[in-house]
Amino acid sequence: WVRLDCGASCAAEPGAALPAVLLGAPEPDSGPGPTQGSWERQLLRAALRRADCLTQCAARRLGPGGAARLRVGSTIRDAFRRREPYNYLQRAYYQLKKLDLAAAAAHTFFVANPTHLQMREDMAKYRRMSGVQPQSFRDLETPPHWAAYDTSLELLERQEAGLALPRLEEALQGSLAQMESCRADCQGPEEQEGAEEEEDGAGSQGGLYEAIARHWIQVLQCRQRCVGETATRPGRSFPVPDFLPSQLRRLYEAHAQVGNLSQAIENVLSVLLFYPDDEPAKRALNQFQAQLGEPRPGLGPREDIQHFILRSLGEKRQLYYAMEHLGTSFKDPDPWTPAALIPEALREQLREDQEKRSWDHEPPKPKPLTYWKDVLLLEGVTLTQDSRQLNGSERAVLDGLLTPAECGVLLQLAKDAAGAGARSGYRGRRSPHTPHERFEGLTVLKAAQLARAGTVGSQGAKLLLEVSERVRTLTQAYFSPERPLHLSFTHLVCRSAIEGEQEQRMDLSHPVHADNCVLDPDTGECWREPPAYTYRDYSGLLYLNDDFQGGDLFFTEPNALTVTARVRPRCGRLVAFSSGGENPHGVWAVTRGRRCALALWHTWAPEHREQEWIEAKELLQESEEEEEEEEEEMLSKHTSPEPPSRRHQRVQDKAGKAPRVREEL
Ligand SMILES: O=C(O)CCC(=O)C(=O)O
Ligand SMILES: [Fe+2]
Repeated sequence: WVRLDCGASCAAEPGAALPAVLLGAPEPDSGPGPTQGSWERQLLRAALRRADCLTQCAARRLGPGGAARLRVGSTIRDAFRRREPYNYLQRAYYQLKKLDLAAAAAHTFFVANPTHLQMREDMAKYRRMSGVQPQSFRDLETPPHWAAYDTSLELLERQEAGLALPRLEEALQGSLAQMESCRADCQGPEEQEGAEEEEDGAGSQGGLYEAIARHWIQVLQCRQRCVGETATRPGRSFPVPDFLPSQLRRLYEAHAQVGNLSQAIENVLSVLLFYPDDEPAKRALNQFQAQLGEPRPGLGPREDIQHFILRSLGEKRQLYYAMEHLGTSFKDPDPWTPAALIPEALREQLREDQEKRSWDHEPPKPKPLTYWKDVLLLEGVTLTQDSRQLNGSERAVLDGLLTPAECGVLLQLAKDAAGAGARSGYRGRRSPHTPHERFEGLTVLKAAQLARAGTVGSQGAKLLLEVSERVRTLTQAYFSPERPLHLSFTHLVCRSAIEGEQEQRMDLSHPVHADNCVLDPDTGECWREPPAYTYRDYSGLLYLNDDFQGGDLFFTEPNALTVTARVRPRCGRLVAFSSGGENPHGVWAVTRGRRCALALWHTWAPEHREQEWIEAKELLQESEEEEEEEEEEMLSKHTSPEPPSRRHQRVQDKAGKAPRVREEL
């Protein structure tokens, strides 16, 4: 508040006013402008006076050190912009059992973060709770003038123009006041945490002027951005840039309906200040003037709107000027800025940028897929979605990697292994990711050992090895045809919903993460360092079934919030992607049944090749040879095969030590 107050009072000081030439500056070539030196000096004087005023005001109100002590960094500003405090507020209210407020806080957060996964689930949960009414879901950030606008629209719908008018006026005044506070609040660039000190350009006079001009431009950029945000209503499809004109249109219509013709004319003329060629407004103006009879010379556009437009255009003129001469950037939030205001040189550049931007959106050219196509034909596999369809880079969904019978064999393997685990006092444990699911993981070596012990069928264990090699071949052919990929870890994973614990569930089966780096959703950075498995280069998930509820895989933006693609598991479907920060992903809660998948990670580093895969292969080969030998013996001697107990003994000897359990997830 101090900041706003000081901003407002210092802006009102006569000495702090902008050089008039900059505010209502005439068109560039409509006469001999003042010399450059004079307005530069004026700008310098105004900027210094204003800075001094602000420092003194803050020191008066906040004590020595003033505003510097209460500086808010851009991280905090951004968090507030994203309405993050409401997420915490929601949890606090929930714990205090204030459900109505909890739902309101949740809703307030959600309208600004409509793709936030956690909140989506929380909202569903609130909706099911008794004690939460539909009215509970209100936006606590809605300023009163927006509420006034909403009420006025309802009144207009009911043909109550007379009652709507004061509300409309309140809404318009509120909007203008909010924009005014943007001016007071923006006193310079937003503080960047850890930002470099500005370059020392103050050595020469030109450098000083330029530094001040740049600072001033940052103030203006901040204002325009703030005004744009002011007009934005999260969660509403309100025509944002037309925010003021829309309200003025309602105003002239309502005034006309109740017969206030002169006010109708003032408002329609105000619309025409934004859009001089607006046909409906021009027609309305003609009609009102005809109804009024004799012309009223004093009638013009509203003063508050004139003032707003004049100032806004003045600021934009400076922003465009700086864009042309200082190379600063400016993204105009308004569609009504007259083209004549944009410098000739920039118009061309902006048009080019526009074109370039649409070019950027064109899908990237697909890589040559000749080798890949051979593999496709070879395996009978189809490419269901490529990176572009999955809204990312290096992502693919392939189908047809397994037949239904093969899925059946692998599912049986998972089941037998889990059953064996339970019998040997090795209970299916709770998932490391959620208390609402059980999680069973089987490595290739463990599968081979269990097969040798006769606990699971050897067919399943062999298929596991064969299929992992199939996935490796495909992944290499698709993503890395020039450079060999090795399997670094293979894991058959089932996640099962724990019955009776699904109702209040708010979490995910697997939180959003990247596979080879530690993701920081706040900055979108991904740190490729331990404890991440940094040597993983490509990830694969080969799904075995779809008879469960929930459990879709999804990709997000690096913020871990915005879902960019979603994949439903099914038998024989492989999702493959590069393991880095470009592919954050997670798994929706499994709320019923059991979801099994073969998770595989590939590496370019031969030293991280999966040793256990080779051991498992050897183990299975040995059992195969033994079986053959036994068969031969049996056939030649016509004796009965040795009792199973001896075979088990041998397995134990061969394996040497207790099976290792790998904890990679
Ligand atoms: O099972 C899935 O679909 C994904 C699992 C996963 O992302 C992982 O284990 O790293
Ligand atoms: Fe993963």
